[in-house]
Amino acid sequence: MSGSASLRVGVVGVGNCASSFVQGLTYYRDAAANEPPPGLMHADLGGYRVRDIEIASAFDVTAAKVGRDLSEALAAPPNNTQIFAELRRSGVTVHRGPTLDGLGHYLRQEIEEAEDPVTDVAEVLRRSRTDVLVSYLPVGSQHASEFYAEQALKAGCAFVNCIPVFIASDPSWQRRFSERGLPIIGDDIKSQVGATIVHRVLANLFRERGVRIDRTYQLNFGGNADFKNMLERERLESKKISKTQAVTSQFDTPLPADNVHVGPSDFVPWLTDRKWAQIRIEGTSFGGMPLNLELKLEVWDSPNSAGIVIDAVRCAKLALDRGIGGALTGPSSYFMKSPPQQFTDNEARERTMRFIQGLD
Ligand SMILES: O=P(O)(O)OC[C@H]1O[C@@H](O)[C@H](O)[C@@H](O)[C@@H]1O
Repeated sequence: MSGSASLRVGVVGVGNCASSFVQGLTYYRDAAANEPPPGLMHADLGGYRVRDIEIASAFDVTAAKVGRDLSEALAAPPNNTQIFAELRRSGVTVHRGPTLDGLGHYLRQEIEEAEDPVTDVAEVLRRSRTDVLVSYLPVGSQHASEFYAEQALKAGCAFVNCIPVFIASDPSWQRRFSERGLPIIGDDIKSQVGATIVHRVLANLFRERGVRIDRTYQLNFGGNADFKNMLERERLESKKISKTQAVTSQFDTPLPADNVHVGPSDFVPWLTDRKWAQIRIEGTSFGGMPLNLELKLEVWDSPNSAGIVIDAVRCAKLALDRGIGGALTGPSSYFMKSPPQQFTDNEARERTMRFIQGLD
């Protein structure tokens, strides 16, 4: 089926990830439908081209961002990702959302909170005709995530949850979205070619080729506000669970907990928005011989996330168009680390392609 004219997106959190996503809308505006340019999985997804996506609303809590045009807010510190496309004046003013538990100790040091009165989020979503609300809240924002999920339900928006708080993977939230006939994709973005998908694909390779995995780690470090925020270990609980399960779900025999270490590891300011991951897998191959794999992945964190969100919002809108509510199993499993149901990434991709074609 072909999509209707436009897809109006709301963003919660005007940080690096929102910046990369918004820049992508300009960068890929003229992407030809038959030949996806580098960096895109789909120029045309179910009838939606990148040029059909527009920003309808934006929410943040920072003095330097609230009340400003989105283009200016995206350039404000502590944002430090690459600028690969012009941030044109958008006509969308950033609204003051409630802070709740959105700001941890380190982010409070980094930013000044806006003194503006908190907006009625559901009302802004309605008035701006936002179709899909994307949550880019900082890791550890449990209450704030629940608040924005509620606002999406109230205003009749689809919800894409990019952070490791369990909403799409939680049966009671699934039921509420399903009862409202609203789609949800989540939880916790699995970036384009990021540490998680590389680790998962390698775990499957070992399994399929008969090499037993004995021990593994995935160490991640970077220099953006996400990594600074994660220095506060208490904010990390759900993140660690999400990242670890994304990998261990691919093992057929569970490993002793001490033999698996997956998590955010340190903050290195000069890396800015780059994220480096060091992955090691130790296994036993034919004849009981040891087989060890060690790799390093270097990415720009936020563009790597945007490469997935640009498809996730289109899948969410397709579900809205088709009257499908509740958690979208296929797209969630391909796009997110903690979906309602885990598959291998091959199967997750096939399910997503079937969903896009309207077969699932
Ligand atoms: O690279 P991975 O393991 O898929 O994780 C990527 C994403 O993980 C999220 O939790 C971060 O907040 C994102 O900034 C990041 O892009």
